[in-house]
Amino acid sequence: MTELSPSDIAKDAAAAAAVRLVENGMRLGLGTGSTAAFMVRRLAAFVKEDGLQLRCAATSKATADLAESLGMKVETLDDIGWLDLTIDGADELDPDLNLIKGGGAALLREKIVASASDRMVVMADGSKVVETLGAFHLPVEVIPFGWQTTKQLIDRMLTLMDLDGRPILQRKRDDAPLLTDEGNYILDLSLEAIPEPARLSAALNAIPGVVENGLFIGLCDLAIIGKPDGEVVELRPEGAEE
Ligand SMILES: O=C(CO)[C@H](O)[C@H](O)COP(=O)(O)O
Repeated sequence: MTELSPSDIAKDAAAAAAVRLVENGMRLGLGTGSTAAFMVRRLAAFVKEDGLQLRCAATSKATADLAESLGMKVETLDDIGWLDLTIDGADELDPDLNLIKGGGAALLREKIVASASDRMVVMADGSKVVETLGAFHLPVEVIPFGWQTTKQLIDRMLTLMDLDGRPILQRKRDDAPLLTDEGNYILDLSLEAIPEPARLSAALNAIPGVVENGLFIGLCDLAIIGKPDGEVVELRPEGAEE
């Protein structure tokens, strides 16, 4: 077996702690990304060894494929209807547990699944914890029709809000636009700092052509932060009860 890097040890420790929150019979949302992949692998082992009965919806085709390859059954969100818990990764999280997500271009399904869950738990390594969101690029999912006009509208809105961060289209290695699971494009905003994430999120989503953005405001109930020594710490939104 290959040895895990310190960052992977941290991710796997967070994943292991998150999986301990899963109970028999739960309806579960499975996140996307490398940390979520650690969680899916641990969950699959749990299902296989302990006969845990779960109903799972995935936030991306990649996660559904991984879970199914490990013998887990994945259903659509509509088949399940509502979820008890979603466990996902994040690109950044602030002290209120507002998040930037979508580094893996799965933000739309991730936000739908998190919004359809009683609880959202985020797993991350310590490098993702920030005072103010924005150092990580903010992905915005837009429909392909008129995307350049949508880009201009976003640009104008950012200027009105006194924010820098010109939108850049995410492309694949062959230079073609990257397509999300829904067949949309992603525009990345390099903002450096987002002083009012809820205001920016609402302004972005009010632009025709924008489907959703990667700011997750007030959705995350608990963050489990893994450390390179395998320990974890739990963070809750400021003022929240345990
Ligand atoms: O939002 C996501 C995918 O759209 C991921 O959860 C986020 O990018 C974190 O990924 P990783 O665990 O690989 O660092």
